Amino acid sequence: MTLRLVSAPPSFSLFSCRATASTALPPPTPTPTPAPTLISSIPQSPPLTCALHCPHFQSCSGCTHEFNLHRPVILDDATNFFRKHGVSDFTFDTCKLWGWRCRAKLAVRGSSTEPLIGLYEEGTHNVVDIPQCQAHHPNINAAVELLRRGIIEIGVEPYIEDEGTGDLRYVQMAVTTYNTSLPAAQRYKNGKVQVTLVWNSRNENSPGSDKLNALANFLWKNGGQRSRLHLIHSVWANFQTSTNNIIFGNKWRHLLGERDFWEHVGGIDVSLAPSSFGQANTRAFDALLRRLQKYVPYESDVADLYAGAGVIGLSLAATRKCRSIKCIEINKESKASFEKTIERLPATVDSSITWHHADASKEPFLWLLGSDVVVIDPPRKGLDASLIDALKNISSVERKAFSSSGRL
Ligand SMILES: C[S@@+](CC[C@H](N)C(=O)[O-])C[C@H]1O[C@@H](n2cnc3c(N)ncnc32)[C@H](O)[C@@H]1O
Repeated sequence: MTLRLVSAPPSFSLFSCRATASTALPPPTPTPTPAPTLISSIPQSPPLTCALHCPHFQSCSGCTHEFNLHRPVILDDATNFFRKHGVSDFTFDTCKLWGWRCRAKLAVRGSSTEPLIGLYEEGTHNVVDIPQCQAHHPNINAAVELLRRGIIEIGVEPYIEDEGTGDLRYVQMAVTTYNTSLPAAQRYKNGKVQVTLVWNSRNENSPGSDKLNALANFLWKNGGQRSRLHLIHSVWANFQTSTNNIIFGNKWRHLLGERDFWEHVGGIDVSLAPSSFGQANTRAFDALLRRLQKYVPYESDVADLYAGAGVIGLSLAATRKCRSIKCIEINKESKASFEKTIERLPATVDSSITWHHADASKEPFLWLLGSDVVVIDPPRKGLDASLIDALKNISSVERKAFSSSGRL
């Protein structure tokens, strides 16, 4: 997750905090050396090698680093980059190195007797089964195994890309680690999984929906609240028939379990529907938010671009007494989660908070003008060129705006 925090004019500067982790669960033996939780930009002699020990590393495209997870090679480049741009307090926080991934989208291929549930092999559309993934929260791996049993028992046909046939295309697994009925130390490992089955049909009335319901019931019976395992939080369906590579379609249905999914990060309770973006590394995101808050002056006007369900903006509203928070997001599905999160903000928060369904790259000045702080957390493809231009020119535009309104 990369996040840029821009403190807007007159002192235009840019800070970047990067909370990254490499990968999952330590194998039973050998036990990896515990990693330091915080590694500063000051060169340090590395402790013993921290290795991934994942049996899928060579075939799966999910992880890029196998050794030195505590100090990946890119760290020096990143440190130099920020130093060059005047950021001297760049730090690197690995948080968990194994079992950190609380959100995974996995392709389902193969056959109903031998399903493959995993990621693509690098550069191909061949799915690699990753039952022992070291990045996944252990309960994601457990839920994947339960799903595999269900597919085999019910005879669910995995999707065949070339033909556009089959039932189950993808599964999204998201873990909530927020269960206040458990002592804090036990919450993470007892996380519960929200499962979304991406089904190859138009809706719940299409042929084949009996198998969808049977699979959902199987997961709930064997992994739900009343089961011995109790690792499933809820089951959802998403309907997707398109032949492109887009994972989700537009229709979402809640099938079983709790509808609302809550997590606690950055000092606030956040609601995350499966249709909204959620950060994969819950612990690192929480650490990043707490660090980020310190950069934001009290009573700022904040624009949160690429806001998703507004988690960053709302955590700032709650902790920095912001005057206003404007969240700008292109996915309208995120709005419901944003509104639920607002309902749980402390009553003392009196910021003006708005969520705008808009493309941040169109008319970016609309969002930047009047903001003291701009938070930018774009998707992997990065910032749109129009927004980069706007950020470069905001000082002069703001000066002109003030002067034409007679304020200068
Ligand atoms: C990396 S996510 C960050 C979400 C949010 N900041 C969070 O931490 O949960 C990027 C978000 O940008 C949204 N997005 C992508 N392109 C966009 C655009 N052109 N304008 C506004 N939002 C966009 C995506 O839907 C996604 O929610």
